[in-house]
Amino acid sequence: MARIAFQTLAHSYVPQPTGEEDYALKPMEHTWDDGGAYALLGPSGCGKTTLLNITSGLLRPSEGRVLFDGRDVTPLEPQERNIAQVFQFPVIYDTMTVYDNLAFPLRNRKTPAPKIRKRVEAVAEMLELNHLLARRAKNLGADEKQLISMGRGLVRDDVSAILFDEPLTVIDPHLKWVLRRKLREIHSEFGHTLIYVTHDQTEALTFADQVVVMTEGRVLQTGSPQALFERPEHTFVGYFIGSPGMNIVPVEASGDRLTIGERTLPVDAARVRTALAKGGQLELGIRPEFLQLAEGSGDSLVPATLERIDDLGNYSLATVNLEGRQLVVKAPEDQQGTPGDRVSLHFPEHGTHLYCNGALVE
Ligand SMILES: Nc1ncnc2c1ncn2[C@@H]1O[C@H](COP(=O)(O)OP(=O)(O)OP(=O)(O)O)[C@@H](O)[C@H]1O
Repeated sequence: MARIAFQTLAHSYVPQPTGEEDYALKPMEHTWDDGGAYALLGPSGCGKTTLLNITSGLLRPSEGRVLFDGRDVTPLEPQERNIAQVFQFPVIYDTMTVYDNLAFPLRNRKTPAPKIRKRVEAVAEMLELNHLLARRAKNLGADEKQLISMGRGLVRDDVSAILFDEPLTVIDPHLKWVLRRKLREIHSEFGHTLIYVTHDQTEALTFADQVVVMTEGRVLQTGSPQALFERPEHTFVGYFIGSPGMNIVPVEASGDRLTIGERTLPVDAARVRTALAKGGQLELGIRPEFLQLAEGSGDSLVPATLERIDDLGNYSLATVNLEGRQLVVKAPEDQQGTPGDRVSLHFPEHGTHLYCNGALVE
């Protein structure tokens, strides 16, 4: 296995790029640590597959270098990099048995037969394919074929990393849960570096130790699911992760106070000064889970107007209007209130963030 690092990496599919918009990947430094379970998360077209294919060697970056444990592998093909890749759709041999499909990557590398049997059986057991080992792949369903594809990726224990490009797209929703859990088990048992591309946040957050959030060819944040939830380093991360996403509202600064219209918000003066020194658009970010509807009034509370309450079964979402800006509060299921009620908002320090031009102000 290996630590995979990108140095001043960038990629343009255009032969003579003239501006930033010509780059599928904007210049970046990034590292996949040895043995990590990563999810690469972002909306369609943000550059996930491009970054994955540069990691595997299917694509050569137009700029920068790819290092495996410090060794420059930029010009090397996937086979020379020792990488396994599992794609969105099954890549298997229909005429072979399931056993032979799983054994194929090992036979290719002249692995001794007893070891092949041991590995194939271990992977088949993990993926619950043992009862199918003697069957030909041809007549199996799409789920089973994709399981075989995943098994082929997992069967070698000497790969630098295993890359999954939206591997569960064709899989039935219930089985998706099962497989994600299995992949986690496989990760803790075999210790491979796993990089899992998805545009589905649930998939990313339930699979990975570290989630890499991308948009428009940039990595905005790499962090644990908890870090992305509690401390988004960019408004995009706050908005993209969570359901509903983070409340992000434009704010103004008056001296070292932060205001929305007539209202002063409880954000410490030092952060406001830091943001003002940077200059640019200021926004307040707070997740619906952290913002609270409070009783009464007080210096730390901000008055607002209730717009509506949506009962979502085991919790409700209250939409409030604060000086013309809408914010959503996650409230108990039995939250009472009528549209037009005056309410008080509490912004706990933990969970209330200030952003300047989209970036978190520390
Ligand atoms: N072979 C190619 N030639 C030209 N442009 C490409 C090529 N492959 C991807 N692109 C462009 O590069 C950008 C990033 O694409 P990429 O496939 O890496 O994104 P993605 O995040 O994986 O998207 P998706 O989730 O839809 O697969 C997009 O604008 C895409 O149109």
